[in-house]
Amino acid sequence: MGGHVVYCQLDLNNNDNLFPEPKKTHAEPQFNWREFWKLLQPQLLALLVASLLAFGAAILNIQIPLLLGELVNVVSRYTRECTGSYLQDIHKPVMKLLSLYALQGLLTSGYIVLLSRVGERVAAKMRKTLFQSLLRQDVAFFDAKKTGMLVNRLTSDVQEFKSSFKQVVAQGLRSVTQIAGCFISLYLISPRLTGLLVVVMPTLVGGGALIGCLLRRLSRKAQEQVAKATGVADEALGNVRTVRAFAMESREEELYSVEVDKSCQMNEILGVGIAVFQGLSNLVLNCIVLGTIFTGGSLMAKNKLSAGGLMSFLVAAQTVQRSMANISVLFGQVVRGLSAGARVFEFILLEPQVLLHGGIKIPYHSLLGQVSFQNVTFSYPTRPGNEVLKNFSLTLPPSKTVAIVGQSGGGKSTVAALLERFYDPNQGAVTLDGIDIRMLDPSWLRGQAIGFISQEPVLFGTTIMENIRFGKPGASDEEVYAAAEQAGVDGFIQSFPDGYNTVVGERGVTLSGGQKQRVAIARALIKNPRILILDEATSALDAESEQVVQAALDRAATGRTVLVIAHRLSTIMGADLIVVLSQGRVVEAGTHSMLLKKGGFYAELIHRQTKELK
Ligand SMILES: Nc1ncnc2c1ncn2[C@@H]1O[C@H](COP(=O)(O)OP(=O)(O)OP(=O)(O)O)[C@@H](O)[C@H]1O
Repeated sequence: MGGHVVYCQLDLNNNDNLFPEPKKTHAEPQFNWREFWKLLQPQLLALLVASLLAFGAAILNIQIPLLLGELVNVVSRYTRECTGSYLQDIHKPVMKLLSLYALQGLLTSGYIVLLSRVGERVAAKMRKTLFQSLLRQDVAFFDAKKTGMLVNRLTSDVQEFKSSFKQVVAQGLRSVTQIAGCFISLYLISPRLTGLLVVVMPTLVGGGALIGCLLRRLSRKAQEQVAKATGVADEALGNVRTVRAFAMESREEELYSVEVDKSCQMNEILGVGIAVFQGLSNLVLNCIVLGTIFTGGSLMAKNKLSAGGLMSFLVAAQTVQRSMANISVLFGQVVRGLSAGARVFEFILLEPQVLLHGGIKIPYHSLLGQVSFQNVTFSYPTRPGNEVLKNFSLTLPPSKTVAIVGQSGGGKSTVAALLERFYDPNQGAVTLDGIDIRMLDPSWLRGQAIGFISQEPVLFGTTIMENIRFGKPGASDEEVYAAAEQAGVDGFIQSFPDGYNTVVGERGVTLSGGQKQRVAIARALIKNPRILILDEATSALDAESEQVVQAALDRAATGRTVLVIAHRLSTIMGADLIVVLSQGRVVEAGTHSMLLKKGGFYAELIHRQTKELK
């Protein structure tokens, strides 16, 4: 019977999902019951009604073996005595049974509908809360975490938690009630047979659980192997352009096929294990039925048990087996559900250091746009020992253009990231119009005061219109057209058959680099920022696109404080101030002509680039 306990739950067509165990990570987060309670609270009434219905269905289930026994007794009495009307005698128990079945079906459907609703709503709330929390995390958080892992928490972890929750509540409640109820029925029918069952059952349940544990371990390994194969496919498909560019399709196919073959082998072994287990379970189960009939038969001979009683006993014993099987599987499900939930709550509860909202908002008309870096020392949170900026000071006067140049890795983009307040300095301060930006509202600072244009702008897979409007949600169509014109993008948009409603594809793949960049400029300009950051905005473009984009940028810079980070020095020669950054320190500052005359680092850089161009 113990074998059957697990056997009942096996699904031969889906080896992959058999006996899965919780994914193990090094520091497993703890399940947070308080947060769970918060999510569950709005669903309490539905949950209570569902539990009552499930309880009712289970109680009815206990009645069924007794009624079946009654039916068998009527039948056997009629066949023995052949008196009275068969239909009349059998009518009552049959009708009772039929109405019981109908009521049970109704209750079961009711609680499944309600539980499904509760599960779906809790999962939806969980997803929304998690996504909200993720979007609010510090940029440093995303430096340390892989996007795939975060998406996994939103999808598979929530999914796993939801299905565990539904299964555990529904089946747990039903199984426990049924086991308790059926044991009472068994005892009432025959205390002697029940005693025998109580001795045999724990031994078999223990044996079944042990074999189940071994198979679970095997299944986990097979699952890990499937995940490994999926990882290979994911990498190849995600980087299909690189694979194509290096003509590495066959190699990727080979890598994938090796991993798939390994997982196939493991799943085949697992399949054999399950088959043997099921065969043994069947054997044990049948032996128990035989043993019950054998012992029950001898009790019948001594008139201590009726035929109906034996029938009831067999049916009730089967119900106990099924319920125990459910519970043994549910234990694994509880552990899996709790650890999936814990992984979700871990990020829901994470508090960012830089909040999105709160702080001073300077009214637009009084915002001058003077930026000052005062003795800033900074190292990235993921590399605390490595000081990227050391005592860095720089002032950007209002409506002037300041360019930062220097070797790769010198800390130029870090300066821009600090101004955007993606990170806070370890020492020193960044100020805007004399106010420490830590006092300012971060959403206002990024959303309205500063426009940011990077080397490889990312567009969203929607229309050009919506991409530009991303810079200022709620902007009118006219504002979008005006920003597009300012960015010099209007002409090419009009040449598309769908104009502004052209969908740009995932990350804007259907546009050229220069076109994408100009749409990104329009997106930054629509909010009319006082400060503009251009981080290598033309570096990825060819000479022709660069000219067009540069012209758009020059127009955009007018009347704003601009921080330009550039490799190509030709683009910054007209800047009001050029700063040379080396290893996190300012080593030179002045205008193009001053620095050339000085003959230092900048002059050397110009010299090198001119030589490269020749
Ligand atoms: N998110 C990050 N986490 C940890 N270290 C980083 C991060 N971003 C940059 N760094 C490190 O900080 C240093 C400065 O990087 P930064 O991008 O500011 O240089 P850069 O002058 O803009 O370089 P490039 O001209 O190549 O873009 C580098 O050593 C880089 O490896």
